[in-house]
Amino acid sequence: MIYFIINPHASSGLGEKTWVELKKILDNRKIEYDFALTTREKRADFIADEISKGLTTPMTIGIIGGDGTINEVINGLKNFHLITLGIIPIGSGNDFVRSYGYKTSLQNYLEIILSPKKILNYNIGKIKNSYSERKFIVSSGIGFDAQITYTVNNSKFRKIFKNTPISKLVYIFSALKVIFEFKPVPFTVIEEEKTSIFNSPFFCVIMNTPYEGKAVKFCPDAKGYDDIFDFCMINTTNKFKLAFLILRAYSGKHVTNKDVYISKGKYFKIETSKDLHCHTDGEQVGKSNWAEFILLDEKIKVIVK
Ligand SMILES: Nc1ncnc2c1ncn2[C@@H]1O[C@H](COP(=O)(O)OP(=O)(O)OP(=O)(O)O)[C@@H](O)[C@H]1O
Repeated sequence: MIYFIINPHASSGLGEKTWVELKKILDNRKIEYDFALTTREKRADFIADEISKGLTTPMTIGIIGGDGTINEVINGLKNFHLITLGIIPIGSGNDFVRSYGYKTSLQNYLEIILSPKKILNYNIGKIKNSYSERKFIVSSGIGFDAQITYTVNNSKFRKIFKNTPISKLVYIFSALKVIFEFKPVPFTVIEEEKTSIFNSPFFCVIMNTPYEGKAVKFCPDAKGYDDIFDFCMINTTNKFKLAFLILRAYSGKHVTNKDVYISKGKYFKIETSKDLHCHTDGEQVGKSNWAEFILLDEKIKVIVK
């Protein structure tokens, strides 16, 4: 049996429309399923916990949502070894699914989930900071990019324009606002074998898969299932250079620039002189002057074809 977790709110209401359509197909074909729609109070982590904690036999969970919904499911799940995820990506970013790259019709997504040809075992990371701790499957970071996430999520314009195409512009305006406001501070980067101090980074990201922030390829080599994180830091005080490097990152060509530090590892700790915003998979995880990023032993099976 498949259990569907649906975020009706994802992509300004596309989640709900997609579920209405999918439910018709499932009912017409007499496919056995169960489902739950997320609400503000009953989030996907709560639902994932409920359906997986007593599990004794394998279960496929179909997720209809974006990266934030996948992140919540990962954070709520128990008995990972019994679960296989099948994702119908209807978020506004979909950076996790972008990493294995299928984009198809709803009917085909369903066929892939019903008869998978390829399942990969994805790594899971955890961020710990002075505020909280939380798992991630796409990426986690501290600094400028996390502040954009914070600004977008708290924008009154996002609330006013939600469910309209204008809501996408909120990301662009938030990024511009943060570019002018953000003041870089030194980062101490502790890796498994070395400690380095960087004087003026805007941010660093720890990537499990290559893309974040709607297709920005900060770590083109990240695989998600290779038992290692990829790390990217942009170390410049020049805001035009920052904008240039982020634009280059859409094609992954920023990595050869001298102001970009790239590394790999299973553990990173960042210490800064003031509290900075942190995020996991585009969701806020508070402000902190330190953050640890740990590759967990736990893995999750994901249908990719
Ligand atoms: N019924 C609901 N009403 C309002 N918010 C909801 C509801 N269900 C879930 N959420 C919130 O939606 C957010 C996750 O949305 P999600 O990331 O899946 O979509 P998205 O933002 O459109 O996509 P992406 O992350 O790929 O850009 C979470 O913050 C979650 O708490």
